[in-house]
Parts: sequence; structure tokens; C-alpha cells
Amino acid sequence: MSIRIDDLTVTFKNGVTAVDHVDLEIPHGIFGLLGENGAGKTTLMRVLTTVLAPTSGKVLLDGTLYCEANYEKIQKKIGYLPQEIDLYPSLTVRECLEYMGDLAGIEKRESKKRIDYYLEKTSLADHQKKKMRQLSGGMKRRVGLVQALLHEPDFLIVDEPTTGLDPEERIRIRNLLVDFAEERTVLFSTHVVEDLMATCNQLAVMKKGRFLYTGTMRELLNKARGHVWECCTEDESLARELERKYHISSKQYTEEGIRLRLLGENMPSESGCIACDVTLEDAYIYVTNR
Ligand SMILES: Nc1ncnc2c1ncn2[C@@H]1O[C@H](COP(=O)(O)OP(=O)(O)OP(=O)(O)O)[C@@H](O)[C@H]1O
Repeated sequence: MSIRIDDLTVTFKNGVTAVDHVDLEIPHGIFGLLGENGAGKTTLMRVLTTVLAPTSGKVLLDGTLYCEANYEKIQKKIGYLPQEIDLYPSLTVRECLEYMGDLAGIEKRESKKRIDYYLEKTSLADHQKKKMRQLSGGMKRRVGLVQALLHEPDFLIVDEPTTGLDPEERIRIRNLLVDFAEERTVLFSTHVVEDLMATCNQLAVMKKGRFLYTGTMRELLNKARGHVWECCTEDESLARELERKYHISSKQYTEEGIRLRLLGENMPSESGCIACDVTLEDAYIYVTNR
């Protein structure tokens, strides 16, 4: 399953252009979508789920054009976990998922089998008799993910799937998505860079409706290589000066002094700065601020 986006634009009635003439090819596997608040990620995902019609441009899902006549066919192939999801508060987790399975037209026995499997995978089996309204935010999120996976879509779109999850659950969910993507396509939108580092090889970085970068994780890291330095100083005025002159990807107070990671085109002239290895966070800050 591959998705092609050609010259896509979404302009809302208030004049905001949330997606601005973008082209993208989303291949098989997990594809990351990274970008600041308001970059246009949700708008792009809403177009890909057919919820929102673009202003111009086109989208093809394995060669099938997004248009009214094809929406039903396309929707059957798509699973979506939106950023906000509030499923039937008075139903239990299992009732809710069984209902979602019915809506998706999954045969009852098959639906039960899948629900058991995904409840186990998302550590929700012990909570299946709880009413949806009794769940914590992280549990609701996981039920939302199960509903998106239930009909085993060829193209899964997940918006911040690990929000509100503890570290152990976050890892389990990431691994579940990696396994799911073995034979499918997953678009994984997040602000959590470690989640992308741990799951995907390819990603797009979005800002103000455009892609600043599309390609492999390795190439993105390479872009920032040679532009990241670390400096540790006890001199507060030097630290302030560095913060003014460079983009800072991290700042820590340590026993040795203030430790800063700096990003810039050239080697800082201040003494004590040493070149260091690039993290995805550094690379993200570098490409979004050039
Ligand atoms: N229905 C709408 N009508 C008007 N403007 C909108 C609408 N939806 C989104 N926008 C605007 O479009 C831009 C992109 O919003 P979008 O929600 O797609 O960003 P995002 O990358 O998903 O942000 P976040 O990471 O905060 O979820 C923002 O300026 C937003 O205010």
C-alpha cells in the first residue's frame, strides 16, 4: 500500500492555508510526521482519512483517486486514531469495541478474536469490563488505537498515539505499531521524537503547511551533522550569550556548570565548545530553524 499526494492545498474559510502545495509519497512501513503546533499535520491527516476535502491537488491510495465516488472504498482501507477521541462513555470497553467491530462489518467471531488479541497487546484485557467513562486518559487512548486497528486497515493513520502513556506502555504501543506495519502502511504523527526514532526509517518534517524535509531518518541526522556542539561553562553571562546567538537543543545545570547543546551553521568562536553526535531532536531543531 502506498499513498501519493500531489500538489495538495487546504485553505479554510477564514483564509488560513494549513497545507500549502505539498507533494509526498508515503511508502509501505511506518512513516513519521513531525512538526510544531499548527504546522498542518492534523489537517493533512484529515484529508487522508477523507474527512476533509482538499481545496486543490490530489491524493491516490494505491492508485485509487480520492473523490466522492471512491470515498467508501477508500474508507474501508483506512484506520484512524484522531488526537481527541471520546468513545461511548456508558459502554464497557468490550461493548464499545464490539460495536465498532459491527459498524466496520467484521464477522462476530472474527471480531471477538481480534478484540481479545488487541486488548492483550495494549494491556487492556483486565479493564475490558470497565465503562469507557471510568478509564484513565492513557487507557482511552489505547482503546482508541484498538478501534483503529480492529478492521486491520491497509493504511493506518495515528495522531499522537502515545500521548498520556507511561514509558512501558509507550514502548508496547510502539512495538505493536511496528509489527502492524510489517505488511501495511502507518502514518505516525507525533511530537515525541524518541517514538519516531524507535519506529520509523522515513519521515517528513512539516512547518507552516509545507515540508521542510522528507526522506530517511539517517539523511535527516546527516543534515545536522557538523552543526551541533556542546559547551559546559560556569560563566552565566557566557551561557546567556550562547543562548542569544545559537539555537539551544538542551540546557542542563550540572556539577561542572551549565551544559548547553548548540546548533548553528559554523563552529562557535567561544572557547570550550566541542563537536558532538546528532540526535533526532537536534536535527529537527536544525531543519526547522535554518
Ligand atoms: N477548521 C479550521 N478552520 C480554520 N483554521 C483551521 C481549522 N483547522 C485548523 N486550522 C488552522 O490550520 C493550521 C494547521 O492546524 P493543524 O491542526 O492542522 O496543525 P497541527 O500540525 O496538527 O498542530 P498540533 O500539533 O498543534 O496538533 C493552524 O493555523 C490552525 O489554526
